[in-house]
Amino acid sequence: MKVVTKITELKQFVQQAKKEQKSIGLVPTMGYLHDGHLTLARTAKANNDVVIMSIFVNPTQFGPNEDFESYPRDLPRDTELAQSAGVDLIFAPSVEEMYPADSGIKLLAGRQATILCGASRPGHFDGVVQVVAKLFHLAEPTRAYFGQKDAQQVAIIETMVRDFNFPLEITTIPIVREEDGLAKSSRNVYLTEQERAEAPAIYVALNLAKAHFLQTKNAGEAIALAEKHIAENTAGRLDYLQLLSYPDLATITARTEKFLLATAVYIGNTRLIDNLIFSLEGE
Ligand SMILES: Nc1ncnc2c1ncn2[C@@H]1O[C@H](COP(=O)(O)OP(=O)(O)OP(=O)(O)O)[C@@H](O)[C@H]1O
Ligand SMILES: CC(C)(CO)[C@@H](O)C(=O)[O-]
Ligand code: BAL
Repeated sequence: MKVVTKITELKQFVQQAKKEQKSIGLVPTMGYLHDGHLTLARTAKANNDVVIMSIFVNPTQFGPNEDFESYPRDLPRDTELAQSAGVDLIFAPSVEEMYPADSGIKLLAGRQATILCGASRPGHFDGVVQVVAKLFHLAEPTRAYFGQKDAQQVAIIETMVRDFNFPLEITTIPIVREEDGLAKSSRNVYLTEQERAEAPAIYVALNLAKAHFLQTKNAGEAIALAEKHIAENTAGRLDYLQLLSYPDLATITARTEKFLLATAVYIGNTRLIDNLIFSLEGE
């Protein structure tokens, strides 16, 4: 496995793979790898000849008071883990390599970015589509891999791929969880012991709301139930908890077939996200 930091080196690898008519799987990450990322890499490896993983904490998707500086980073550890998951090339550029000049030109993520995480983190998804579009141009993947944990991100990237005709396929994987249900996240390392013990209440709350909604079709009651569970079982502060249609992220109607029940909760200073995607049959 190779680790490169320069765009020219990435492009060399891509050109060689294209010459050999190899399919390319791309796994974009911000590093500090856990089993969610490694499952993405293994899935990519099973379906492509070569796998490129990007590791880049992208400054343009962080707000001024967010955790860009303190976001956990450990490239040597990531290198070992990525290799064990079958990654062929890590692309780990510096900020200057990715953004040599601030031209001010940006992509706008659009309507799907105005709600949920987009409402709490203004500009976040503009930064995400900016860096993902660049990665798509540079790595020219046959398939790109994203986790359902960032369900809104997936919906927005799928829209970008459709609207801007990127010649690639988006593949998603289900949320990988700890044994107690907490969604794996690089940010879980921020949690104190007490906060870590409370955090699984988020997943329990989502499941309570899902079960109540499927039984009663009463979204208001279902959400109130989940909010109560989080309030009673954590010292956390709810950012949002909403039931929307998926993937269009619109208000649910009697015709909605697929639902996204999504939440963001501050457990202490750590903002954790989680969600369930399901149909009326419950899958
Ligand atoms: N628990 C998980 N299960 C499945 N996919 C995941 C999981 N956690 C992250 N991913 C996916 O991995 C990719 C890279 O995510 P990222 O590097 O931001 O990791 P992260 O752990 O989600 O970090 P954070 O939660 O701190 O934002 C994204 O497509 C994301 O959806
Ligand atoms: C897709 C991504 C790597 C873009 O920086 C990031 O938003 C993430 O890790 O989900
Ligand atoms: N996985 C989302 C990246 C972020 O929180 O900025």
